[in-house]
Amino acid sequence: MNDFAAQLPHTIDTLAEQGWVVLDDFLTEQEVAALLAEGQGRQAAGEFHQARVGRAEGRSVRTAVRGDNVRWLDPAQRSAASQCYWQRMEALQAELNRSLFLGIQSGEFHFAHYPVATFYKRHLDRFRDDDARVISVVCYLNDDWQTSHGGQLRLWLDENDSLDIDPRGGRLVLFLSDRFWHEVLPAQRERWSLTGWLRRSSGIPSSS
Ligand SMILES: O=C(O)CCC(=O)C(=O)O
Ligand SMILES: [Fe+2]
Repeated sequence: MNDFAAQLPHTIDTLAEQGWVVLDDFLTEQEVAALLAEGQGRQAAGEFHQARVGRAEGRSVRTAVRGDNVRWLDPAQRSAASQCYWQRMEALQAELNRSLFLGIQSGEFHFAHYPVATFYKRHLDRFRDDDARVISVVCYLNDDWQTSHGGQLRLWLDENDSLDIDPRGGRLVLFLSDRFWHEVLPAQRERWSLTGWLRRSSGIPSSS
């Protein structure tokens, strides 16, 4: 277990100041390897489905917009590998509520697998008719990722200014769901992550 608790206050201060934060070594190499193995095993077992765009009845598969496939984590059946992730998400939620009064009530997370050359076009994680998602949370599960592999998360800080973040294993990215447009660039390698949202209401996952 990393010393995540010790890094929490600074992480949350940075998030409050700039609306986003990147935390390296959120997971250890061993934790990343165990989660990646779980994701790959579940995919081999046919548990993933093509990610969808939109919400409720309006959602549909649109590979011209996003090409990843996903598998939601079941909070009632926490695998050994995901235990540390859930615990840290709960600690993050508690501290966000305590220090920023965000009123987060739950978290929803899925494995995401982007096959080679797939992408997710520029989008906002908040739906027009649903403001439940407060913080977007992405944790990468890729071993030895190089910038030349592509697959960056491009976070648009404003209309003209963007930041490219390599999906390096163990790295955690947090940002305000209603504020930052972002996209996933195509990669030369398969790209794995745990992606999710801290939400103001509980309930079933709202999309994908
Ligand atoms: O994988 C990433 O870097 C971001 C994924 C994303 O934007 C999403 O699933 O909404
Ligand atoms: Fe997103």
